[in-house]
Amino acid sequence: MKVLKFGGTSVASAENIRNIVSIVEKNIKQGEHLALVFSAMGGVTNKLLEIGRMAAAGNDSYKELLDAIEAKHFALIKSLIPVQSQSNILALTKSGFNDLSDLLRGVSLIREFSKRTSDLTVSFGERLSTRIIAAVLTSSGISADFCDARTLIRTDHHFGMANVDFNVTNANIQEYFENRNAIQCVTGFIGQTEDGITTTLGRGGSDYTASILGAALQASVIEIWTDVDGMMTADPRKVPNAFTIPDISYAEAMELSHFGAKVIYPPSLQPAFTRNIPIKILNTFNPSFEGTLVSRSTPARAFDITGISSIDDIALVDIQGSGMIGVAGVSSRLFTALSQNSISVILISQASSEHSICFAINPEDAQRAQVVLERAFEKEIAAAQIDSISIQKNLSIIAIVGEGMRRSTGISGKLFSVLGKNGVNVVATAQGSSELNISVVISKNDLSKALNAIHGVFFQSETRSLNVFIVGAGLIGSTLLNQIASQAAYLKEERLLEINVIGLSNTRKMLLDTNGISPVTWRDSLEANGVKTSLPAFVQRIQELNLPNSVFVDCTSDKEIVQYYPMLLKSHISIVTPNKVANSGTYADYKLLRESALKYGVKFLYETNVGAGLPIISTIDGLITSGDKFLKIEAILSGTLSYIFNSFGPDLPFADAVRDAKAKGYTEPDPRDDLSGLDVARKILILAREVGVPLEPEAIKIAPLLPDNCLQAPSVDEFFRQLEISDDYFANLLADAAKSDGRLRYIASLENGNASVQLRVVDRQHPFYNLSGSDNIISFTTERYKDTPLVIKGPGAGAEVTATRVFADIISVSSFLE
Ligand SMILES: NC(=O)c1ccc[n+]([C@@H]2O[C@H](COP(=O)([O-])OP(=O)(O)OC[C@H]3O[C@@H](n4cnc5c(N)ncnc54)[C@H](O)[C@@H]3O)[C@@H](O)[C@H]2O)c1
Ligand SMILES: N[C@@H](CCO)C(=O)O
Ligand code: NA
Repeated sequence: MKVLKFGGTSVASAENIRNIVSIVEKNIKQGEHLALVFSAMGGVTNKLLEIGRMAAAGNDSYKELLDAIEAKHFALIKSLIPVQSQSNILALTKSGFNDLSDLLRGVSLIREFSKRTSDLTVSFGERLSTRIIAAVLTSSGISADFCDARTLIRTDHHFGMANVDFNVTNANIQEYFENRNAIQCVTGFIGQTEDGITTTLGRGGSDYTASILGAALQASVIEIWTDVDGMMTADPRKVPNAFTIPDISYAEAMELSHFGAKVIYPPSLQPAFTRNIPIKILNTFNPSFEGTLVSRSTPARAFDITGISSIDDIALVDIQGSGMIGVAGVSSRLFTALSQNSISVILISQASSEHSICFAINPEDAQRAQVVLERAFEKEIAAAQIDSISIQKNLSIIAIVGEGMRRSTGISGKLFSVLGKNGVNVVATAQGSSELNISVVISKNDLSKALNAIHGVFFQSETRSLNVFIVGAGLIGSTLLNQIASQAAYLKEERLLEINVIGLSNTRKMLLDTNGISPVTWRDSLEANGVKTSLPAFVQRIQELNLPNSVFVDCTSDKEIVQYYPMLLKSHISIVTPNKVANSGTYADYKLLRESALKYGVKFLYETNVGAGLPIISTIDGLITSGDKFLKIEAILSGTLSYIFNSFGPDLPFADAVRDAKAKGYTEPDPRDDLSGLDVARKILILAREVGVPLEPEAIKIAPLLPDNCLQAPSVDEFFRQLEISDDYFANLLADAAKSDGRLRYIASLENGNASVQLRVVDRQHPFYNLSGSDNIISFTTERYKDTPLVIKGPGAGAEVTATRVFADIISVSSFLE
């Protein structure tokens, strides 16, 4: 014997009922003996309650609502049962609605809708739906009977949530099912008192009916058919990566549902569990999916936790005072007062100092709780033994649940660490000594972010996501997007990492889309759906979205944008950037960025600030953190200038070499920044700071490389014109160098706290003599690299090498977030 229960959505439409018929047929083919339990059509129970209240209030428009429900039921019959077989069920349904209408007329006359009347009213929901489905099964050639559960389930008079008399009920069920071959279609949710008054079984009612039947009949399994794929690791509406838990223990199911997982209401399954009857949760709309098996045993699992659930809205009451220390009975009085006023407590936490107790309740009870407690502790408050009873609202609870937590260490560490890294403040926490559940109270604003981040770390085989916001879709930005696109499959398969481009902005348009912007078709999306660019609005949206694992990527050379860095870091958003502006401003700003990143536990990564993709910043970091001391830096830090000095000559005028460098993507957005020495000055400034020399920009001595007329050119076009007319100047520089068999190099150096950049002629013996293309070379002399300096050499500009390293920095944010 199997008991199958179908919930409200499963019986809400003709199509859904057809699904039920085929599920039943499949079971019959397999030779299963079945009992079926049905809920009212989706939404009908609530509608009937509303109608009852309207009638009691003398509001006659309840009749229209009732007519609408009636029409829904008739429509079902007409679309599911052939015309020639409709008359009987039409008549029965009509008569049901007549009875219901009489009852409501009574309610409206006496203006009273008691709990008892309410139970009778809603009972029509299950009675009507179940009768119709029995008729549908019959007309499909299945032998099926309608069974009104009131004849089976005996309860007390506790209307709205009646208690079952199991002795009578079990006997009724066993007697009724004996020798019945037709499939019994049983109304869920309802029962009856000894004197024949209709009652309902409370929350989770139809599940309870199925459980009572299953227990009494010693069913092999109870199948709860609903509209989701079983119990999931988290609410899939909040956590898109959530997946079905194949097996779950009864205790785990209890914990998860206590904290908001609404698939089943485990207390209603108690009768089945007492008899060790397994429960399967299955999806009527995806019937071949295996769903979730709830049983007594604890399955072996791949993950430390089983699931995550949450309560969206709670209030936290905090009661504090020195008078509570060591005084027995305070908490007893506290909770007695709450319970006497039917205020239910969701979570409790007390520090061992006993100086304060805090507990979570439904926000609707908050006001009342305050009054009740102030009354209960009037004396203590007056004597200042209790200082305050305070209430915080707009909070949520997240609970991680699992039998596996008992056997592992480090789980709470992982939980708090991921919350910390994502900037989620934990207001209160509780762990039961069963170690089945760790709960945290957090701000409601952070709920979705926290759930997704927690899900990401605990269910690691699931892909983790980085949420990326890119400003600047020029050369580096667009190359980065290309690389993200072509690497997406690899990252997902090999690294279980997904890069979601959530925001993108160029100087004209910006777009934010939480579903992600395709790194392939981003140009079209930005054009079609983007709005006018506004940096403050873009940053504000990022903060409002409050997504976990967020990374802001600045691919501009903009000066305005850097003012937003500190507030982004403060919002727990990491920053990755090739833009040198932020690091080459005042030293105070430079320091502030590092302090902010440290304080808010996020990353600020900018390897491409110096030497493009070459590992320069990271090498310095490694040396400094391991205790090495820098004595001297000598370097060629401009890809553009390197390229120009390697290519201009008798056959290629200087201005053309500059044009080539620009075309090859080596120059700054404004090439005057390269040629004036500014770009190199910024880089040596950044290197100085990285090795611990706190220089200001003015301290960098720049020996200009260009004649005055070029330096003062007011526009890029004019700049090129001036370069052209200065060609002799550059040809002479080259000729002078050639006289001593030397080459021109624009060299930056740092020694004894002094930094400078200047054009120098180097001879064949100089390590910087042999450079080609856009190569940079950096030579570090340190205490540990004294006799032979540490040298890093390679292309120091260019779209691919730069974007690669920006990309790598983004990915390294993800490993830090693990
Ligand atoms: N090109 C290289 O080899 C290289 C190497 C290392 C570092 N960088 C740095 O990378 C950054 C980008 O360089 P690029 O070569 O891609 O330059 P680019 O001019 O091709 O791209 C910059 C883009 O940013 C956009 N932009 C500027 N301000 C903006 C704003 N406020 N909002 C939105 N968009 C804005 C511009 O319209 C432009 O499209 C620069 O800071 C540069 O110094 C470049
Ligand atoms: N314009 C820069 C890009 C790399 O920072 C250069 O030529 O070196
Ligand atoms: Na670099």
